[in-house]
Amino acid sequence: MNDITLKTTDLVCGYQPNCPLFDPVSLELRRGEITAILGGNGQGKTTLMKTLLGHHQPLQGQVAHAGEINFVPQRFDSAFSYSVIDMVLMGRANNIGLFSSPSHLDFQMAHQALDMLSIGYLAEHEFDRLSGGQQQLVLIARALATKCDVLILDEPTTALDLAFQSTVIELLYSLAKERNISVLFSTHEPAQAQLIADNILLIMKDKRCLTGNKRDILTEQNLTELYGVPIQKCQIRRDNGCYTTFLPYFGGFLGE
Ligand SMILES: Nc1ncnc2c1ncn2[C@@H]1O[C@H](COP(=O)(O)OP(=O)(O)OP(=O)(O)O)[C@@H](O)[C@H]1O
Repeated sequence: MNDITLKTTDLVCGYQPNCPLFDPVSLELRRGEITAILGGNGQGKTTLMKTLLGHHQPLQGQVAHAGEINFVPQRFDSAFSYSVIDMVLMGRANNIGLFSSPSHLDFQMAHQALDMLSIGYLAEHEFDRLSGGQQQLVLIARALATKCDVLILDEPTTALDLAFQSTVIELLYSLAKERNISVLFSTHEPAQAQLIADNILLIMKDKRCLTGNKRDILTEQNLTELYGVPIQKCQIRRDNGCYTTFLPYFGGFLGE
């Protein structure tokens, strides 16, 4: 069975023909799998996502996809003011139809999505007046309320407190494993990638793209090189098991 939902072949992205942001990258997203993109600020993660979505032309190479792609941006700026429930219903626009009003089922799915993120109480609030973290959760709820084959999220947890980071990471995992969709997300937190990703793309400072499974790519050596900060792999013991995570060391300036 061909379970590939999105594939890039020698894809190069950028804004000027002779200034590629990174070396050619070939990726395959499969149903039920999670891919995490890590790279320093300005290395081209968002540009890559925009190129996958067809919002930006590649400098070189191809993107092919089978099925619907849904995107959760870092931020959403609108000229108009919408209620939170309308924002989530907008995600269901394809299901609703051009001249129809949202059905009872549309409202039900939109409210369910808000409840999954524990923000049902914000339904009638104005989106513009929410905090950055609340807005980020609404954008994720909008994606949850919409059917898709590939879900792409640009740093979905940047504005979130630790409890909501945990909720969102768990949700991404269940979306991939239970709804069998491909999830691609960018993050500056190697621990998140370690916890839920199957595959990794690292965009290195010298523009090399390292791709492959988590075990091979998410290593102390690669991450330390990527961030220029010592990163240590650690085991955390919990009652029901032992978890692997990565911790950065910021204390170099204090001396040993
Ligand atoms: N519309 C644009 N026109 C020209 N250059 C752009 C444009 N948008 C982004 N860039 C540049 O492209 C580079 C990559 O930006 P991008 O937003 O893709 O990086 P990123 O890896 O997502 O960064 P961050 O982690 O900081 O969000 C940056 O140097 C940025 O200044």
